Amino acid sequence: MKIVADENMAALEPLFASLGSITSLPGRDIGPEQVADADALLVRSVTKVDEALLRAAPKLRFVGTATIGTDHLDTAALARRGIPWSNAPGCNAEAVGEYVLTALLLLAQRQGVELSQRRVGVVGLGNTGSAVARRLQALGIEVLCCDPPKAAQRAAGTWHELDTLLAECDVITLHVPLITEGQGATVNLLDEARLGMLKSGAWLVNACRGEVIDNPALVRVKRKRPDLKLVLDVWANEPHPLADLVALAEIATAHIAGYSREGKIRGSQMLHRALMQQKQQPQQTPALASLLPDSPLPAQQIESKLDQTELLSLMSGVYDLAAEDRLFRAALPDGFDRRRKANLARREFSAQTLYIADPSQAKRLAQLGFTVKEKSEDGV
Ligand SMILES: NC(=O)c1ccc[n+]([C@@H]2O[C@H](COP(=O)([O-])OP(=O)(O)OC[C@H]3O[C@@H](n4cnc5c(N)ncnc54)[C@H](O)[C@@H]3O)[C@@H](O)[C@H]2O)c1
Ligand SMILES: O=C(O)[C@H](O)[C@H](O)COP(=O)(O)O
Repeated sequence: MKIVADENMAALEPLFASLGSITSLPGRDIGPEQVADADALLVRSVTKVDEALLRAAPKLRFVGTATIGTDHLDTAALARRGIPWSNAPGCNAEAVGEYVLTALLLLAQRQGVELSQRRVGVVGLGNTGSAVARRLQALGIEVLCCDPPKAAQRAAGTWHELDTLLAECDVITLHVPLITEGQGATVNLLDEARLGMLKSGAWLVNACRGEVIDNPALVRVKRKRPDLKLVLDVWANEPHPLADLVALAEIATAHIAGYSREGKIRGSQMLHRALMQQKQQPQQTPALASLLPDSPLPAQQIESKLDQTELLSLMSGVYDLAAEDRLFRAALPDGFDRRRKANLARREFSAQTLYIADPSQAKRLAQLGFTVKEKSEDGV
């Protein structure tokens, strides 16, 4: 079996080497020529799997994308050719939850405000939006939710219209899939009119897909409204974001909100399971712990309730978002993909063990994702 895979996928060798030969390539270089004799194709969000690519791959029997988003796959073309495909729902939701919380605490610190005083509107309450909402609620922050598909299914929860969130929330964070056509289209969900509805002093976070916001309109609106603060991880026309928009964002990164070592491995594990199922081969997928390097972070002892600055400092010890923001800006205009590659080793908060005696503090930090243990007799 010949497997063509994106070189930035995690754990390719340990998971897939026993199934056949692996040719790993930069995702943006995977084209018709590269898939000509492939039996399985494993991609990330940067490879367009369209009719032309599929036509060039007569032997292809499986396509897997180690991502949540599927907007780079032409699923209708896959169905027409009878090629089973799979994505990796939820694989990187924890990383997105950690990124958004860190970004909001960093912004709060820079603006000299308490995040707990701000009401947050989460748009899209699937895997990533829920991971964000859970963390905010663990900190006692008020969260309003908007998810029309869930509301229509009468899913448990209190659902609001997007326009209500725009009118009432101090922070808006976007977690919807990119849908380009039909009634549920999300492309330009935040167009110029909606951007104009953001509350005075609002913060806007986009960690889903760049095209969900009209990027040129955002430049125009932000120029008129310096009160708005932007956290942008995703951009229209990646890897070439609008330079003016990068300059106007308070925090800017290279589509790495979902990047964590754990998330990348989970994505590869999910594709391994799907491929095994497809081949009706009963091969066990190795556990996450066996594929992860040991945590490089020494355990810490937490004695008292952490304030906002201390919490941000704890989180930044695992992943330094402020530094990433600086490195991203310095890497442009050509270094978008370089910054993505540089983030492949990022660990999730679970890599940080905390010894905590106080039960309520222990519960709160465990809800944020840290590995929490009871304080031992003689400390750490
Ligand atoms: N920046 C990153 O690194 C990163 C990481 C993971 C995912 N993503 C992107 O984020 C998207 C969401 O990820 P997820 O795992 O939460 O997906 P998901 O499928 O679990 O959840 C998406 C949610 O959005 C809801 N939704 C759909 N249309 C909506 C609308 N118009 N308004 C409000 N809600 C709507 C859906 O009902 C669903 O609950 C992915 O499709 C992907 O494009 C980006
Ligand atoms: O859709 C997703 O899962 C995310 O956007 C993911 O983090 C994208 O990362 P990539 O596949 O480009 O490495």
